[in-house]
Amino acid sequence: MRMLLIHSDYLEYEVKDKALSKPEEISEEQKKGRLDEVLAAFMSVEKVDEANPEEIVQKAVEEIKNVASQVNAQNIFVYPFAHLSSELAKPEVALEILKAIEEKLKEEGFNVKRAPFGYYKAFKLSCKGHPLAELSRTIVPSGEKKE
Ligand SMILES: C[C@@H](O)[C@H](N)C(=O)N[C@H]1[C@@H](O)[C@H](n2cnc3c(N)ncnc32)O[C@@H]1CO
Repeated sequence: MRMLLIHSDYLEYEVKDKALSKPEEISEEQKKGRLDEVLAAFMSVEKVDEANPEEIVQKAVEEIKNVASQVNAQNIFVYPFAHLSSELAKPEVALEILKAIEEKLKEEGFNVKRAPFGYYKAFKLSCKGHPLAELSRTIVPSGEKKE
């Protein structure tokens, strides 16, 4: 998994069009979303992650928790983003992993939103610009090598 973490004043998105033939079913309310004072986590789930999805979920949650505590962020935006890798996991696996990350972060007490999966989306982001505001992480199952 490739993750881009941006500590932001806000992130807002608007669904524009289907980017997959079968995108995630969403309600009218989910077509737009916004969080203020947010740690935005843009994530590309990778083929290598299919070897151990549970471990990837655990490692991703740990990484996000660590950064959230360093930047003192309570709001997290889980954002599916297929542009951080050229070795993408199958959509059905990616969606399950991202849903699990969302659930575990909620269990940890964070206020979490997840942007809809399988769509083209317009978004606005206001990066805070402090030294820890822009971070990237690469996560792979144990025993797999990081490319
Ligand atoms: C397109 C751009 O505006 C938007 N931001 C977008 O990326 N849309 C992606 C993700 O929501 C999702 N998606 C599919 N496979 C994956 C994957 N392996 N990991 C993450 N997301 C995925 O499916 C869409 C098309 O790839």
